[in-house]
Amino acid sequence: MAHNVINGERLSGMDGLTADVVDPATGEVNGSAPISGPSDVDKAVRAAAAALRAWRRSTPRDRAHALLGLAAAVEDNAKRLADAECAETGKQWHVVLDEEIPASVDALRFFAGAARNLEGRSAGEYASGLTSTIRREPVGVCAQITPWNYPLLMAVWKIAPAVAAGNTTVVKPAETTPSSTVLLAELAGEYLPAGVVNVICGDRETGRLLVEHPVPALVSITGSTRAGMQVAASAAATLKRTHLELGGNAPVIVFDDVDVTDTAEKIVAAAFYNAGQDCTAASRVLVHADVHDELVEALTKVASAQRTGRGPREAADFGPLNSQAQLDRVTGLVSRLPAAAVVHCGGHRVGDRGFFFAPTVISGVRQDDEIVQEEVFAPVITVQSFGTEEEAVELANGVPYGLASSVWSESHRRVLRVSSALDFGCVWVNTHGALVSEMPHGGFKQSGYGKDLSGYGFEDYTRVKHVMSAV
Ligand SMILES: NC(=O)c1ccc[n+]([C@@H]2O[C@H](COP(=O)([O-])OP(=O)(O)OC[C@H]3O[C@@H](n4cnc5c(N)ncnc54)[C@H](O)[C@@H]3O)[C@@H](O)[C@H]2O)c1
Ligand SMILES: C[N+](C)(C)CC=O
Repeated sequence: MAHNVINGERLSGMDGLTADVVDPATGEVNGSAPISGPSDVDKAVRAAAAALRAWRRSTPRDRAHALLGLAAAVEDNAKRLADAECAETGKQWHVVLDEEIPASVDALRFFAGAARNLEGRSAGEYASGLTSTIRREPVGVCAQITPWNYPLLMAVWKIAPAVAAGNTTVVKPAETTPSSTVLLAELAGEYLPAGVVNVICGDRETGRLLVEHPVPALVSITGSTRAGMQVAASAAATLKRTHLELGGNAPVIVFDDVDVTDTAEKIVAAAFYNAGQDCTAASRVLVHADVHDELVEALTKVASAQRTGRGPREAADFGPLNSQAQLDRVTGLVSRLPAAAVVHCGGHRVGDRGFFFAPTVISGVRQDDEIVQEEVFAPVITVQSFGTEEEAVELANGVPYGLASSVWSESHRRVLRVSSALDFGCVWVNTHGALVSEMPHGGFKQSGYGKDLSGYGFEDYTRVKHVMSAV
């Protein structure tokens, strides 16, 4: 049973409401979590506000040491965290242990270093007799809302920069995946003062209450564009700062000078990682007409060989979708494909236990089809063809999203032109999906604004104050 963590205490929800938590690999209930109400939200926010008074005055060194301590604790407790994560996401244990936990540890260590490396413009006399200095200050209490696709990693991406900059936080994990975030907050409590990191479990309504609370100064969310729009609208009522990492629908532009087999293997790996439940998934392939059929054949061959299941690395390539709702959503999108679409493999659920979906490749779709315009968030690749570079860019940019993209070509001039024309926060060239703590992650258009990771992400959790003194 997951619980809230408020001011260092493990608490049940005050209203006594709970929701079942389901293992997506079996579809069976394996726990429950509080549905926090207004009193829980208020208590958590007030704990964060009380802790802020001292934490905002802590030195960068103290904050860095606390985050380094937490990073080591995450490493030491990797198996417990992986158990919690896998039970609620259905992920394969080795993926969490070998990839997501090291990435979480690295982000904690990166922001520990960033805490001690804030830079600013030089102080000086910009008016005669008056000295100007710039202070970078914490923003205040942060309300942070996380999704279910990478529950632990996204909690770290939110908590680490906020705390490193001297803010305190109330985190609301997704209703289907609360436990690893609760455990992370408990570990944080060993290194950070009580109230610096609080977690309230709950659903969208809990999230809404948190965003509407008058005290938080900043709201950050990773989730759907729908949720981001609601959060931004609600935050506007009290002019809270917003930081929105929302959906993506990444174009993968493949020119006719690539090694088709090698490219197909890399695209499938980037499309089906985490069962395609990734805002950067390589889901929307745009290929030059001359190599369209060859690439579709290669993608189908590689995709068909992918196995879905909970098993070890040798037995399964990716796990289940996160929930019955997600399975229904994806099944619905595929069932509404236009008559011209060709499903080369997959297109259906796997088995009748859990929420597994087969690796799927679809061609014959058009730009205005629902499956092209929507973020699918499943192991589904669509393929369209183009004739010219300009057409490729137009198709790539012709969706509401603007998070991530990739270009595949041997021509340096061409990738420079195309990467400049793409309306996406990230362009990968001859690769797709790698993220590093030092580089920003965040989108344009309806993928939101604000950056996670990097010095840019860190600055998003600070405010700039000008102090001018007579000399
Ligand atoms: N960008 C991402 O990493 C990401 C993550 C999850 C889902 N998605 C997209 O969203 C689609 C639907 O998934 P979903 O409905 O579970 O995601 P969601 O956006 O509804 O949920 C994400 C988080 O936001 C919270 N939330 C939702 N509405 C809110 C509101 N109005 N105010 C405050 N908090 C709110 C949820 O409780 C959860 O913690 C997916 O199919 C996918 O396309 C994207
Ligand atoms: C940011 N990322 C890619 C880890 C999660 C988005 O789905």
